[in-house]
Amino acid sequence: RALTRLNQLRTHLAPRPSNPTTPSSITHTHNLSTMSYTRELHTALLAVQRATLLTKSVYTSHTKGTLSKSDSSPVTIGDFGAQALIIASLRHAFPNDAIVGEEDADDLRSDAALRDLVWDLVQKARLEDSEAEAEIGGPIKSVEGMLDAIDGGRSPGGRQGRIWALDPIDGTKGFLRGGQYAVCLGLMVDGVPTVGVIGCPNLPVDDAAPLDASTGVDADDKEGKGVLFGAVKGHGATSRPLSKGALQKETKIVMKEIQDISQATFCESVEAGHSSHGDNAAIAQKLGITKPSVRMDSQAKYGSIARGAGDLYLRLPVSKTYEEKIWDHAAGVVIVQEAGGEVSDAWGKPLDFGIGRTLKENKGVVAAPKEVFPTVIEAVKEVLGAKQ
Ligand SMILES: Nc1ncnc2c1ncn2[C@@H]1O[C@H](COP(=O)(O)O)[C@@H](O)[C@H]1OP(=O)(O)O
Ligand SMILES: [Mg+2]
Ligand SMILES: [Mg+2]
Ligand SMILES: [Mg+2]
Repeated sequence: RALTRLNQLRTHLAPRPSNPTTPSSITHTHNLSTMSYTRELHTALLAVQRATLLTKSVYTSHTKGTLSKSDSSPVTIGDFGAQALIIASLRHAFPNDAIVGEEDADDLRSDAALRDLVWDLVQKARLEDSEAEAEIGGPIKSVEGMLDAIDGGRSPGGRQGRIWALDPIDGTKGFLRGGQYAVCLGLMVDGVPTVGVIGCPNLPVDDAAPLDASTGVDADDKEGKGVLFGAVKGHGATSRPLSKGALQKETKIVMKEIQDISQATFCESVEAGHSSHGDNAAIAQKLGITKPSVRMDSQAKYGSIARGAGDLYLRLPVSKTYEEKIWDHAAGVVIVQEAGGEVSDAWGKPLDFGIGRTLKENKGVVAAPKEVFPTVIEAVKEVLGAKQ
């Protein structure tokens, strides 16, 4: 076992690809062994931080401008505004990168009143630190520029090159309910999630704070809430307080060591339509877990287990046809992996981010600390197998 652990650590620490003469490093221009993605991380952190200012302003305003999308899920002026700001930031810093964003500007182009609401938000959301604001390109200059930025997220995705996956508000239902939500941005390089940033305005700053499903809105910024997670593949994961200006000082985060799996805490969606509460409970029971699950919206679940506030994230599929979206997982996967975790689909299959806008070759998602991951997947397979 000790040897296996050592090998796991070696694989984890080794620069990838480990052999510089492998064909992959010759054909691929982006090589992890020669790039540390410092600028990508910095830009993503600032871009997400600025976008959270916008989402918080929607929170406290009376109008959410909520629309129902074709799949009947909600979208608000906050989703559109955050997508505009983040894509503008990325285009400023990395004009050649592709972007897969959840939203598009169709609804805003056909609804002037809604467009004006979003434009108002976008103009007001500025980082208080002028240097930081300039690093992400400063304000968007025109309404047309804003619409164009939102439509900059139409990349079909794929396995080659640099592609950002953006969820401007993840957990929109949670956002509207006053629960958890997250602004999520991940960079995939040749289909591999490599940089991940998640802003969670309603999570406590304190990494050691107990997981509390009741959450609540920190509208006046007085409750010590708002955390910004970040990670680069091969370089660890961090958290820091969300701020209104320059980046705050970060702390390293790691998953909690589990001595006894029956004592683990697992996180799952609030929405029963997004993940099967019944299957998740059956898996927990197989693992001997008696603590109730912590139900939480959005990729705040990934951030929470990465900093050891929870242990497992179970997302068992509800529908046979639903395809998980890459923007719902790319950032969270890097953060959990870099904090010492492993993520796969419910059958233990690696998530394939290189086949388009969805994870169509995967079903469900399971995340756990490396040491207990095989045990968890065994339990998941037993529960799924019994249903076949
Ligand atoms: N049937 C479904 N199964 C799994 N996830 C879903 C389903 N429908 C929507 N989602 C997505 O789940 C994510 C939220 O997960 P959670 O409930 O864990 O916070 C949202 O991005 C939401 O997409 P959407 O953005 O379209 O609402
Ligand atoms: Mg989402
Ligand atoms: Mg979203
Ligand atoms: Mg949505």
